[in-house]
Amino acid sequence: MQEAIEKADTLIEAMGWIRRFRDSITVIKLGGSVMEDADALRHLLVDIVFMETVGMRPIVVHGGGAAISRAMAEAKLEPNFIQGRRYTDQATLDIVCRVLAGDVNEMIAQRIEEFGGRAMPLNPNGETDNNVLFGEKLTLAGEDGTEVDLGFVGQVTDVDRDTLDNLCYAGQVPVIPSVCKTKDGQLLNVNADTAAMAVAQAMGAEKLIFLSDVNGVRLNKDDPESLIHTLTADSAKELIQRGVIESGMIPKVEACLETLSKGVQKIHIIDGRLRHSLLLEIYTNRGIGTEIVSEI
Ligand SMILES: Nc1ncnc2c1ncn2[C@@H]1O[C@H](COP(=O)(O)OP(=O)(O)O)[C@@H](O)[C@H]1O
Ligand SMILES: CC(=O)N[C@@H](CCC(=O)OP(=O)(O)O)C(=O)O
Repeated sequence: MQEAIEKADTLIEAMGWIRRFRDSITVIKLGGSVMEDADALRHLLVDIVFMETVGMRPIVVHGGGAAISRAMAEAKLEPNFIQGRRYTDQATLDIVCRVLAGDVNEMIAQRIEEFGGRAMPLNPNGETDNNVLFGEKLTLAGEDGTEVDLGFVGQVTDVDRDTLDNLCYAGQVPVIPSVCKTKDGQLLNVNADTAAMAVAQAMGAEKLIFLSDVNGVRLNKDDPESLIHTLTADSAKELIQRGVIESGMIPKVEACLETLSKGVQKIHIIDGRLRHSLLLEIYTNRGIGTEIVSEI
């Protein structure tokens, strides 16, 4: 009996948070690295089903960098990253469309349904055109100021908000792969952190949560104890310049900074491998991981 009473107490404790976030949109970016861990993925997807069940409106944007690199290795292709973006020629794009926009996208949606939720895979490449991300070719400036060619790599310029709103309203979790379509119908490979940023901005999300395989931004990337709980925009820029924030963390933090300036209220980078990390982030006062803020 005591155990049942404690469970009921926990439910009542959660009530304030549930009311606070009811009807609010949370964009959740699932990184490829955390999806490699089957247990972690299962717990995250169950948390997402819980969020939807209590009236929040989660939207999933996912990457799948590790799965793409594996498929490239099988095809004897060597991945090449320029400023954190994968150089994408036609053969690589075919793999991105098949693996990320196809297999990974379908798998996430299917598993959400297995756990009792409803999900809509938004594969722009499928038989039914479910595309919600529109964009253009991304051009980057190299160190010498000249343009760097990344091949079929894009940036999102427009998001189909109506479709996403309707899905959320109908209790379905939109599952969006990081691929966009140009006006001419060309598919482009998009860094998943920047895709999540674009969705959060367009939807006026209350929260944007990046789920990764580290506990947040660290002063020493190999030391979990050096976690930075609150990172301001100025210090984030400085840490990127000093090389403390590097590799895959750069697009993530840059996406956070850009999102901050566009009105998303809360942005967190958290460890998706920690059991119930999503619920802990939402239903506890302090939250976990690193919160990115404009200033303290
Ligand atoms: N300062 C830092 N703090 C934490 N992680 C960092 C830092 N700098 C670089 N990283 C690296 O960034 C990685 C997360 O980015 P990435 O591999 O792209 O993940 P995801 O697939 O989740 O997007 C971490 O595993 C870590 O190796
Ligand atoms: C242009 C570009 O780099 N696209 C990424 C898309 C996947 C991604 O971002 O996945 P993670 O979230 O697992 O890193 C790529 O090809 O790896």
